[in-house]
Amino acid sequence: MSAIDARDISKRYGTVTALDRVSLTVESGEIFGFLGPNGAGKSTFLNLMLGFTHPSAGSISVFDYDCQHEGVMARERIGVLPEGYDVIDHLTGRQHIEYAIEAKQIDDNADPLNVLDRVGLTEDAGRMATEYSKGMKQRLVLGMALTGEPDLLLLDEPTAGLDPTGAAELRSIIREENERGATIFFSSHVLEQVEAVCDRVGILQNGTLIAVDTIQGLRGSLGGGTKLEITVDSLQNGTLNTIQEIEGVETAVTPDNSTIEATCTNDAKMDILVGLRDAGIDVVNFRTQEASLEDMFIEYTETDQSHNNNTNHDNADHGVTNASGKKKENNHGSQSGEQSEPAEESTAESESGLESGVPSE
Ligand SMILES: Nc1ncnc2c1ncn2[C@@H]1O[C@H](COP(=O)(O)OP(=O)(O)OP(=O)(O)O)[C@@H](O)[C@H]1O
Repeated sequence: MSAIDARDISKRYGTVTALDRVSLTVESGEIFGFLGPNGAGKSTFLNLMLGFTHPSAGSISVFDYDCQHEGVMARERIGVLPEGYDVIDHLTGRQHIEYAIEAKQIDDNADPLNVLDRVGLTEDAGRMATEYSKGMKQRLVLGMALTGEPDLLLLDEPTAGLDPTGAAELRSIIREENERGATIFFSSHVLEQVEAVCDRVGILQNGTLIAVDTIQGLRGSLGGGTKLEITVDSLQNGTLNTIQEIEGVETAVTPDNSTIEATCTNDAKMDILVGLRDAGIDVVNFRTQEASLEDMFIEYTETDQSHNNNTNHDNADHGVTNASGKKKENNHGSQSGEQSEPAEESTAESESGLESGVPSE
């Protein structure tokens, strides 16, 4: 069964299209990273999952429960760490977890200290949460999300405020939760975190899902997935041309008289070295570096921005796996409307979104 199944979901606020026909399937047991620049529509997607806002078109379900019409059932399966959540006045850390236990109607014998221990707050259990540091508050809200062993964890910017130790602990918790069977869906701008734990990632840009794939798959799709730095004895005239003409080489520059820097496909690495040898150039040293998720994120979102600025690039094939992970296609620039949308909604719609507090249980 899919943990999340979004079908052609759109959300409009007045003239703003926050989400434009997004289709995405996240399978049960996946760790999925949801990325996108500011304003891309990530929180809107999470709010739709939580039933805090309603779609303008399309549908979204969590474990087969429609988030709009069966929201209570869907939310019972979800633990959420919202972005920018603040703690409750006059409650200790322990009372926050007790509140979560009660709200989620979990077994009366559940011990809040077990959760507080997992998030490193045992010693501070009796202190007022308003006195906690930012990172401690983030740990506490994570503890509330973990309470009751939810089947789906929605984490919006979970590392906000965490120190490096806290971030490492978060990664361990994500893996532990995943090992017990939970699906993890998290949105973050800290791409090293995403890269470290995610099975697949989706990149949202201007409300459109522009790529969904494994990190390795994204590297392959971009072509320039590998950076190669080669030190040679000395460069000769025409060396750069020789390299640039090799299939799979995306860029090649010579920052000085003995160094070549190239971005290329994995397969082209050896061709470059062979090409240099054939040209009579001695390779003194070389090292390769795979493109980081951050490199790829910038490349995807900048490419997509240029597509959006030049409106006629619909469906250019960059070979990216689609949102269900099943077939190769590309969503770049696919914003021209083939389907009719309902009338735009008013911006006056009342929202109780992720950024405004505890989800109603
Ligand atoms: N309640 C609302 N009323 C009007 N516009 C909204 C509302 N909520 C979101 N938007 C708009 O929808 C778009 C997507 O916003 P959203 O908060 O989903 O982006 P995001 O990807 O979560 O951004 P960030 O990374 O900055 O948190 C933005 O243009 C935003 O201004």
